[in-house]
Parts: sequence; C-alpha cells; structure tokens
Amino acid sequence: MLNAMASHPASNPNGLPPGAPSSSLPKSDYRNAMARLGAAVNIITTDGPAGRAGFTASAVCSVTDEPPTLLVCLNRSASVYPAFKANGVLCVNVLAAGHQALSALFGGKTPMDERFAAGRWSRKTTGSPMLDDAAVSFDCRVVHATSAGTHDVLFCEAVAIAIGGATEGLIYFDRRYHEIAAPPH
Ligand SMILES: NC(=O)C1=CN([C@@H]2O[C@H](COP(=O)(O)OP(=O)(O)OC[C@H]3O[C@@H](n4cnc5c(N)ncnc54)[C@H](O)[C@@H]3O)[C@@H](O)[C@H]2O)C=CC1
Ligand SMILES: Cc1cc2nc3c(=O)[nH]c(=O)nc-3n(C[C@H](O)[C@H](O)[C@H](O)COP(=O)(O)O)c2cc1C
Repeated sequence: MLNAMASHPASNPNGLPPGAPSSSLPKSDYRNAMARLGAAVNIITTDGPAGRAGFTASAVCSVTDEPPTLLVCLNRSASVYPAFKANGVLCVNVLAAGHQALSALFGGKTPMDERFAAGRWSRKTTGSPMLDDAAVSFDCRVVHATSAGTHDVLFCEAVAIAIGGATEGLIYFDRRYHEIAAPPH
C-alpha cells in the first residue's frame, strides 16, 4: 500500500498522493478536539554550548525500537527553541503523579533558573538534565528534524535510559492533570 502511494503519478514532493484541499477548520475547533486526547506529560531538557533549557511537552511518542527512537514536537517560537536546535541533544523526562507544579513551571514564561531550581537533576550520557524522580527518562541525541506548520518534529535516538520508582503516573486530559494509579487488586 505504501509503495502504491509512493509511486502515485501525481504525487507531491513528499511522495504522497495529492490530498484533499487545505483544512479550513478553525484553530479553536482543533484545540478543543485535541484537548480530548489524553497524553503523558514530559519535561524536555537540554544542555550544551547553547546553554541549559527545558519545556513541558505532551507532543511526544515512540517511533521505532530499532534504533530506539522517540519524537518530540517543539514550537519554533518557544524561547527554548534555539538552545535545542544548537545543542542537538535532549532528555525526555516523563512526569509522575505529584509533578503538576513542575509541569506548570516549565510550560509557562518562567525564567530558566527558576524552572530548574524546582527539581533535582542528574546527568547521564549527553549532559542533558535528567529529573531524579521522573517516571522514566530517555537521554537522547537528535538524529533528524523536520518542520510541520509552527513546529519542528525532532527525532531523538535514546542513548541511555533511567527507570524511576514512581507507582502513579500523570496524564493531561481536558486541560487538566489526572493522576493515574494501578487499579486495586
Ligand atoms: N503541541 C503543543 O505545542 C502544545 C502546546 N500547548 C500549549 O500549552 C498551553 C495550554 O494548553 P491547553 O491547556 O492544553 O489548552 P489549549 O486550548 O491551548 O490546547 C488544547 C490542546 O490542543 C493542542 N495544542 C495546543 N496548542 C497547540 C499548538 N500550538 N500546536 C499543536 N497542538 C496544540 C494540544 O493537544 C492541547 O492539549 C497553550 O499555550 C498551548 O499552546 C499545550 C499542549 C500541546
Ligand atoms: C501540558 C502542556 C503541554 C505542552 N506541550 C507542548 C509541546 O508538546 N510542544 C511545545 O512546543 N510546547 C508545548 N507546551 C508549551 C511549552 O511548554 C511552552 O511554550 C514552553 O514552556 C516554552 O515557553 P517559553 O517560550 O516561555 O520558553 C505545552 C505546555 C503545557 C502546559
């Protein structure tokens, strides 16, 4: 099926067939709909020649396990964008129950030192800050990036992992945080 799509005679430069006309959906409709798609909350950090930076992200998912790769979507207008672009490394810190305030700090317009002062961090292979009590952390190098609308999609190869001890997770759904616990036995 993919081959058939790729060889479509009228395909666009991405190798995909010409789709329907551009969307006329209002942005607010799309955001209200996306608010219904629950997602894990993550703090993405970096450090290197362009300095230390971090932001909250829900647009994160697994791409492939060979090589172990995640993707992270970052708005190019974010203050942290130049640091991520220049450093070329990052750490995906998956938040756990109790991290709501930390998530809000890294998602706001808070100065960078204040964001990092609210957590405890260590470092593994890339030097990107790893949150000590994260549910899990993926230390990554950015191997590829592509632009889509307002965002860059960063493809990140995991070079080290730290599994945390948290037993309750954190989900962002309907513009609110929800703690998730294991069901009772
Ligand atoms: N992917 C992103 O860039 C996201 C950005 N945010 C930002 O955090 C703030 C609070 O967001 P919410 O409380 O969830 O209310 P909201 O109404 O701004 O967003 C609702 C949902 O729409 C999506 N969304 C929001 N802004 C987006 C963007 N610029 N690009 C792609 N998808 C986007 C997300 O799934 C989000 O949970 C806003 O400033 C929002 O832009 C929040 C979630 C994801
Ligand atoms: C729950 C939540 C999820 C977010 N997800 C993303 C995301 O996936 N990608 C993104 O670029 N920004 C996302 N944001 C917004 C950034 O965290 C915010 O713009 C970032 O802190 C940059 O802000 P700054 O320009 O003050 O540095 C999210 C914010 C919140 C509160």
